[in-house]
Amino acid sequence: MSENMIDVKNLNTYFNSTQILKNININIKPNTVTALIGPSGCGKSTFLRTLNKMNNLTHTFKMTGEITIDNEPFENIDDVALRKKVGMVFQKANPFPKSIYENIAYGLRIHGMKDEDKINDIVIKTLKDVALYDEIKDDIHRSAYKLSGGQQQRLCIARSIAVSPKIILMDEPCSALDPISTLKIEDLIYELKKDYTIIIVTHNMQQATRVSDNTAFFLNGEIIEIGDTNEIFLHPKKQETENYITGKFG
Ligand SMILES: Nc1ncnc2c1ncn2[C@@H]1O[C@H](COP(=O)(O)OP(=O)(O)OP(=O)(O)O)[C@@H](O)[C@H]1O
Repeated sequence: MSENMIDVKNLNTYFNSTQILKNININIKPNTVTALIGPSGCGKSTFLRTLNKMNNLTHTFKMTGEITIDNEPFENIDDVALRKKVGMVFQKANPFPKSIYENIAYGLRIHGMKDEDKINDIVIKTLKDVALYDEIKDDIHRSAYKLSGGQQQRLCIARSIAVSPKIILMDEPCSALDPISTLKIEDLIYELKKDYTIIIVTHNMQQATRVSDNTAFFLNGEIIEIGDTNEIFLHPKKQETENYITGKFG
């Protein structure tokens, strides 16, 4: 048994014959936040999308290597079980065209929950967990589209945690948000790591230092350096890492 939530060994990924990720090795402990940084196009999103098998929806995608999630080999986990275990939050909030309430209840019903009282309890609890409840409690049945961008993003996080995942993947979750909404999401990430393991892609170096325990620096599909976030930012071992975090490229 590994103590890690995620173990990735010798991962290579391809779209057609173009190799995107090259020999990725990473181990992620439970209840930690890992930031993925690196210039545009270096493979950060591809890595996230490999972990929840979203890339498998692209028929040209191929991978080699081993991934273990919560001690289960990747190939043994079917897509439905995996998506329940591994939630994802995208760059642009993408609520369903439904009410705030239904945005969360819907996923629970899809995963087979029928008891409406229980569904109600989880909807309220997750809205509280993402600190949205007090802002919307008087009108929980209004359209999710009426929420601000920051509120929509918190709703999407609530939707992903409602089905009790182990892991939450966040692909630049604050890039479309103002600084105040961004800080709210960052505070939330800090709270969420008590219960979940989080991987966040960010182009914002301050954000990586604020929210993450560990950081992986990607360049051209490889992990150039990985380790404790403070170490990576204060004492990078590789010249490329230093160049990137000091803004010399990317
Ligand atoms: N479905 C796809 N089919 C073919 N190539 C793809 C596909 N998705 C991504 N790629 C390619 O994979 C490479 C890595 O892209 P990826 O989106 O993972 O980078 P990224 O580091 O997340 O970039 P950004 O920071 O701009 O989001 C790019 O060259 C991209 O064009």
